[in-house]
Amino acid sequence: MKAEPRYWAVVPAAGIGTRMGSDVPKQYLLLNNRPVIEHALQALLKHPKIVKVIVAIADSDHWWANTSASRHSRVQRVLGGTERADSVLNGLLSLQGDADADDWVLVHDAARPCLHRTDLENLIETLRHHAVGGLLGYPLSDTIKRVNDQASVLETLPREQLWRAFTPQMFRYGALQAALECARSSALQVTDEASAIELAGLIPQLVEGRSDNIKITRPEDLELAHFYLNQHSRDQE
Ligand SMILES: Nc1ccn([C@@H]2O[C@H](COP(=O)(O)OP(=O)(O)OP(=O)(O)O)[C@@H](O)[C@H]2O)c(=O)n1
Ligand SMILES: C[C@](O)(CO)[C@H](O)COP(=O)(O)O
Repeated sequence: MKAEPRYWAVVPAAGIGTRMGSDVPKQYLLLNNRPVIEHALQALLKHPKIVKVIVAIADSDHWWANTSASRHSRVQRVLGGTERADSVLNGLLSLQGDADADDWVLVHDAARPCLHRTDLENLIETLRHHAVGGLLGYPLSDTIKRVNDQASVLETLPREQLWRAFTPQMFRYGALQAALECARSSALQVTDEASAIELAGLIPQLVEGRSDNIKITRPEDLELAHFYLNQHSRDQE
């Protein structure tokens, strides 16, 4: 009898937050007196199926050791890489010997603190029997323009088939590691795991989640995340 696939998580947290423009990397900025990364890890660490959470941290990082997550029994630190995809691949390589090829790996940005537990559960339950896996996302509601270097309109894109890609992104351990290694050896820059899976000729599945699963990128995102997290707290009441 084939064993049930297990679930692992990899959290890329080795960025420097250039677009945020703060002295402290954005994953350590405070939301409700807790670092962004602690909020991002919360749903993963609370999910009963997730065996271990691998967090990719920059070599120069001196904030991680002060977080409570760094002392959590199911959290393991690995060295981040030059690009986000390198950090994710380092996380996957650290699971060699533990994870089986058909196990699921969920990759979630440390910069996405508003992941709701219901979205995580829905992603896992929707894709648990899927052949490839997929990711949380949300359909675009704005009209989308492609522009030139001067921001003049080149064309308006049909938005009916355009979605925002979020994280977690959930793929089979063996397929994801192979896809990321192939993208790297082909010198193809991928900004998410699904792109590497697509390059491998596989078709990820989008799972509609909450639109508040935002990525902290620029200063104005912090206030919005603060509002959303307070909304989540009200949901629990
Ligand atoms: N070499 C890198 C670059 C990014 N990340 C992580 O990938 C996530 C999403 O990346 P992004 O929002 O681009 O973060 P930064 O690279 O820090 O932001 P910026 O591009 O503004 O510098 C973040 O949790 C970030 O810490 C990572 O682990 N390793
Ligand atoms: C993975 C991601 O969050 C999906 O939207 C996004 O691609 C990360 O991009 P970034 O430039 O590394 O923030």
